[in-house]
Amino acid sequence: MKILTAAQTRAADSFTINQQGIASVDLMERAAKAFTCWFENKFRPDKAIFVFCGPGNNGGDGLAVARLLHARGYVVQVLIVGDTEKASADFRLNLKALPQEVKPVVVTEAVATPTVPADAVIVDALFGTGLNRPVTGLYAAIIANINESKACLVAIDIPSDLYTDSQTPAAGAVVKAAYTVSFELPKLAFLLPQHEELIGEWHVVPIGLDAGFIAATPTSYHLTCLNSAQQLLKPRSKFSHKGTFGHALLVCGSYGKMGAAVLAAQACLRSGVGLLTLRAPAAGYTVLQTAVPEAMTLADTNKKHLSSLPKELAPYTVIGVGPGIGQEKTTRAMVGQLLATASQPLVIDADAINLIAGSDKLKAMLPKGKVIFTPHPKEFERLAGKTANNYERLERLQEFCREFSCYLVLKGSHSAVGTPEGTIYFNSTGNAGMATGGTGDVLTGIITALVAQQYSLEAACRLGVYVHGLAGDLAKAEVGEIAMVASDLIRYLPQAFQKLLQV
Ligand SMILES: NC(=O)C1=CN([C@@H]2O[C@H](COP(=O)(O)OP(=O)(O)OC[C@H]3O[C@@H](n4cnc5c(N)ncnc54)[C@H](OP(=O)(O)O)[C@@H]3O)[C@@H](O)[C@H]2O)[C@@H](O)CC1
Ligand SMILES: Nc1ncnc2c1ncn2[C@@H]1O[C@H](COP(=O)(O)OP(=O)(O)O)[C@@H](O)[C@H]1O
Ligand SMILES: [K+]
Repeated sequence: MKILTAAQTRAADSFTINQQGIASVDLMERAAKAFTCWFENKFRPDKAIFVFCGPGNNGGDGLAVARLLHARGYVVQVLIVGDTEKASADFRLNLKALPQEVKPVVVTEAVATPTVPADAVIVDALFGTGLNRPVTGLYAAIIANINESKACLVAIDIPSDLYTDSQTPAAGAVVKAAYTVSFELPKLAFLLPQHEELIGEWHVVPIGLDAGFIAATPTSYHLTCLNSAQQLLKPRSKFSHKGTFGHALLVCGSYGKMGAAVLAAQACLRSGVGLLTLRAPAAGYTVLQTAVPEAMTLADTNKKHLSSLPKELAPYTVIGVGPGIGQEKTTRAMVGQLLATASQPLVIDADAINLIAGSDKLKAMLPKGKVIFTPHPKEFERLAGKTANNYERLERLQEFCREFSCYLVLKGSHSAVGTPEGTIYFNSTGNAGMATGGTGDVLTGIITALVAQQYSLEAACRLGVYVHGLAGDLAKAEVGEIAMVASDLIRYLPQAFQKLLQV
């Protein structure tokens, strides 16, 4: 699914209006109907509804929603903030269309806003994608009042005063919605962690924007949803054999962190790899042979930390490195040896990232077009440098992937996969139960297995994060978020892959 900017969305609206030969107010009506349909499923008509409308088309949506909710038996109060004379044409049409029983109140002073009962619902239709500066004065005061109320807050399209595509200035007063119902496509702002308290739970409802126009609109930002993950997954052919699915080498573990190696290895095996060999310090030999009997283990001569690679690298389709390896000098030397000699794709995680981040020499050795990095935000900062905010971090992600011709999974709530072309694919699965030690090791195992099976590096990253998050979501249904541990994800990988195979 594409993520478009506010300007691109406006263009899609205009194109749709022309192409379908409808009036813009008809598209507004579709938006209002789609919103109302969602709303009716969420809130019963015994709730009092307060709709706050601004002067633009977002306010127009609010007026149309008020009319539709009134027709469905809700008690609706409309509050218009701003000068109705200067309001948009579709706003004015919808103002005229309000039934007599719904008497709108024009609010000219913040103190005049009614006290909204705690069990009521506020619909925020003050500003949408047309916001072009931080709100001040009356609007800021009204937003402060709305935020103070205990009522449930539902934003139309986007919470008012939140910028759609760029950092919202700190001076603004943004509506803190419990729910945001947006039209046709999600917005970039929804995917960033700093907006959690403002956007709440977000939903996207279709309004029939022209699919051809959206397909032809260029964007760097995409969201990987079930449908695209299913298209990425390759079914196994009947005559395949273990050689078809590649031989992965996972270079992992150190004394006291052998669990990371176990998790990565088990996840790799549960993600369809043909053969798996583990390279771990000697102390891990019995642990790994016992915990992961399906994998072969080649022990390092060093007891506690990795110091060398297996003699032959040629048999391996892909090499995953990092989970639990630590940052000893000998291990850094081994990472250098890997970068210098490996000709196959590399999946680089955890301390392998930290070792590379701390050494310009190692960075300069990175092979082009063959590396997937899987950092969490702190590791990303070490690798690519500090950034002032999450928008800047996304730009840095694009720059880094271009500079090093690499793929990078920036892990988080909506993990972002960066490609050498500068495209970013956000993930749509996963939950806060996954914020627990070892889940990243599981992801390394999954992505390594997918590369072994000849998925392109881009597909391995996108499908890998999707299925990892899906396993987390399935695990959540059984164990909840609080008690979830990384091995729960491995238990649910089979169901997650099965779900992707169901059409
Ligand atoms: N047909 C369509 O296109 C469809 C559009 N749809 C809906 O339209 C929404 C976009 O509507 P929009 O473009 O009219 O912008 P909107 O967010 O209502 O605000 C613009 C108004 O606010 C004003 N203003 C801005 N910033 C301000 C500030 N800080 N403080 C004070 N005023 C400020 C600005 O005034 P001005 O800059 O001229 O002073 C202007 O009057 C979109 O989110 C979706 O909900 C759907 O119905 C689907 C079909
Ligand atoms: N709130 C969250 N929602 C969705 N996924 C999450 C959340 N928190 C963490 N994750 C996922 O869990 C994994 C954590 O990885 P990482 O921080 O490397 O853990 P570790 O180093 O302990 O293995 C990542 O894939 C990340 O996307
Ligand atoms: K809004």
